[in-house]
Amino acid sequence: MKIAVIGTGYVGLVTGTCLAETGNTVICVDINEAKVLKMQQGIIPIYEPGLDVLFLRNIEQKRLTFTIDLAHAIKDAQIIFMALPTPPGGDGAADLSYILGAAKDISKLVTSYKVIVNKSTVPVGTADLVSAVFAENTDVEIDVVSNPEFLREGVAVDDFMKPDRVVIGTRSERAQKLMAELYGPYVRQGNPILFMDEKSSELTKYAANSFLATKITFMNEIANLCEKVGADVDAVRRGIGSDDRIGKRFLFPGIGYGGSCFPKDVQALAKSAEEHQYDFQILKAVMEINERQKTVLVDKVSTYYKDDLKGKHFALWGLAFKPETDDIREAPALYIIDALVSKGATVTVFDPEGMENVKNLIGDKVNYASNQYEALSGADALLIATEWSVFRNPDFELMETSLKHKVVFDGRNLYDLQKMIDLGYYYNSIGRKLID
Ligand SMILES: NC(=O)c1ccc[n+]([C@@H]2O[C@H](COP(=O)([O-])OP(=O)(O)OC[C@H]3O[C@@H](n4cnc5c(N)ncnc54)[C@H](O)[C@@H]3O)[C@@H](O)[C@H]2O)c1
Ligand SMILES: O=c1ccn([C@@H]2O[C@H](COP(=O)(O)OP(=O)(O)O[C@H]3O[C@H](CO)[C@@H](O)[C@H](O)[C@H]3O)[C@@H](O)[C@H]2O)c(=O)[nH]1
Repeated sequence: MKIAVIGTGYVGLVTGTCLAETGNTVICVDINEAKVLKMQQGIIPIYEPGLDVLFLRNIEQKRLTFTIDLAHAIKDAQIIFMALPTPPGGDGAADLSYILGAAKDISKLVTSYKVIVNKSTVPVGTADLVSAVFAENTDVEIDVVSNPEFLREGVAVDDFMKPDRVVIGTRSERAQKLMAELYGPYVRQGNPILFMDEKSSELTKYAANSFLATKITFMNEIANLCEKVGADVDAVRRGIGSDDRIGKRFLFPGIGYGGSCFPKDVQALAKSAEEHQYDFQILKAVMEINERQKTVLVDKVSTYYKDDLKGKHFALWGLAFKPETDDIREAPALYIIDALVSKGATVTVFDPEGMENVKNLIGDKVNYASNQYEALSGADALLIATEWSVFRNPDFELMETSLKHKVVFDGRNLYDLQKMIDLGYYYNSIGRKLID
């Protein structure tokens, strides 16, 4: 099939590349000229494991091309995907200007039937708004479909190629048929394509993200309580996770959820409920608790140093909001840096993929190390904000020679408590026994 993808961010680029991988001809369009130029030269703009191989292969086979020319991109496309930003507006509601703006531009260019597919995360009713934009500007028959994306950064290719489910919101049989054909190769193992109306589809996405954010938040609360009562959150996590009704995944406590999706989507769903005169209390609590959770690691550091961090120097491992991505949007590490620096401390950071983005955002507010051990040099303590695999089993002897003191504040519970006792560390993690 001939496909156009508008927007080449984490979602658009993965969608375009993975659709090309099953034989479709895909033209991706973006307004960022520098980015498009790079992609035309075969340079991938994001770090996403496994994507580079598919990206290069499909460019070489000429199934995947990039342009800034919207008219060229959509001319022959049967299906047009929108994978555009929906950032929070001033009031927390999703800002739909990218979506509605692109819809308007497309509506002025179409000359034959198209399926317009919205992959962005949008409030209920957006498909109707997009349809209205088309109705205003063209007589050409158009079907607007909601097709929320559930991929996780770091495992995005797998999530797209083998999705748990594909959700498609449309009441048009013609669009349904085309979408079923397009997604057929991705659901061969029996994972379902769930057809529903547009509104239910749009709400499914917010409900999924908000539910997962709530699950994490609940575990963060349990972890905090564990510290008060002397229980071990790892044991509790395993104890409840082995109940199928609860499930093992997304029960890891930490320093608050971050990333480009959970914080904005929970906020947008709460706002959307408010606009419909519904007081979604649990979401308000989730947001409040998550804000508080972002401070737990720095609170532990402050308590240890009796509220005096002036002149202290810290190593920070992990900047990306989660492992296997270079994405630093709403990364807890950024909060930690801000808090430490504002209390008069200095920080040296290391992250396998997120350094460039942090440099561009905060410049010389921190020092940048070229590897994880260099970051420890002369540090009073090590803080861990992201659970990259390379931090899981470090060379503790090498660590000892670099750190000024054997002190670790771990926001991701990476190390075995007994091991830290044996090694003689002060080790403070989340919801577990303190090792003094
Ligand atoms: N990042 C994720 O893991 C993820 C997963 C599922 C859903 N989503 C949702 O998907 C949407 C996109 O997210 P993202 O992370 O890919 O965003 P992103 O910010 O990484 O990328 C958006 C891209 O759109 C481009 N763009 C903006 N206006 C444009 C226009 N008029 N024409 C063409 N290109 C334009 C930007 O230059 C950018 O390259 C959001 O609604 C997000 O909530 C994201
Ligand atoms: O047990 C857990 C699992 C996750 N997190 C945190 O939760 C946040 C989000 O993690 P994750 O969901 O793995 O990453 P995203 O790439 O943001 O993916 C989420 O957001 C996407 C954008 O909407 C959706 O498509 C995905 O389905 C949804 O999982 C991160 O800060 C994680 O550190 C925890 O604290 N504990």
